[in-house]
Amino acid sequence: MSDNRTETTERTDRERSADSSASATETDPLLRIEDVWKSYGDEEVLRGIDLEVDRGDVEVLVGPSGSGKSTMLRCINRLTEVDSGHIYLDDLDVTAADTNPDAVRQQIGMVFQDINLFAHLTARKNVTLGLRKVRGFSKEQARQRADSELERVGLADQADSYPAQLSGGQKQRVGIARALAMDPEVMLFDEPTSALDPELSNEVLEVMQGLVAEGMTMVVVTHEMRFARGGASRITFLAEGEIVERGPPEQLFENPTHERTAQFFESIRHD
Ligand SMILES: Nc1ncnc2c1ncn2[C@@H]1O[C@H](COP(=O)(O)OP(=O)(O)OP(=O)(O)O)[C@@H](O)[C@H]1O
Repeated sequence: MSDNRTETTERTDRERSADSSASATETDPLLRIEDVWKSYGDEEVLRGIDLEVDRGDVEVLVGPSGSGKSTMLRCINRLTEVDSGHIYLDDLDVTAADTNPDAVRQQIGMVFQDINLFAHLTARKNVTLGLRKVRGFSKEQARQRADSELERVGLADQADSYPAQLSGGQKQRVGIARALAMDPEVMLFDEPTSALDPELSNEVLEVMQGLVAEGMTMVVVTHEMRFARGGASRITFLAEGEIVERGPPEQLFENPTHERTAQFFESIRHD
């Protein structure tokens, strides 16, 4: 009797979950970060982070140096393991032990501050490499995808150039094309312009603005407040591994609720 009841309950739960996932995919947050903790030795770098990012939204993470922004991004695409808590991309538990980190990184592209292209490969080959090795694309398919991604970042004419022949901004755009080529659900950017001169930063920021306009879901760590103000759906202000305040750009820039946020935005205004 009790066995039957359990079965019935299980079936109902499954059905309910099937129903909700059928209708929820478009409306549920694409990325859910639940009570994530991370320490290095005695230092608690992330202290109970909860964050949800909707499909098509752009989340900008700001905060003082050492507040845990990069660590947060690295946990999202499993370059760093969380100590506890969960991160979900749709239904995929990114943090689960049996989730393959490579599968995570196909769906969550990342662009770093350091532009790590292979020096001995052309821009095109830097983009096709992952498509061939990880996605199993044929040579021709990979070439076509690479060329269309290079065009997307404004580098159609540089496909045959080697990294040494490209400016820092162009190299960073190849890095973006390489991440986009995997057709990710989410793009993570970790200070993509901080190694670049202002002029070269601008061309990278323009590409990022283009992705915002396309509706790409993005989590961005940046000191570029113009991008944060113009591109962010929400800004999260982190300090000492905790979210102090989160809201639309106008709230954090004009009317922060917390003194700590006000001080931070005041300090960067004078940078
Ligand atoms: N692999 C690691 N091993 C040990 N400590 C680390 C490691 N990675 C980060 N940390 C420490 O964790 C803290 C948070 O670093 P994190 O890079 O996440 O901060 P951040 O907010 O991105 O800083 P910044 O703006 O300077 O890049 C720092 O004190 C840093 O030294």
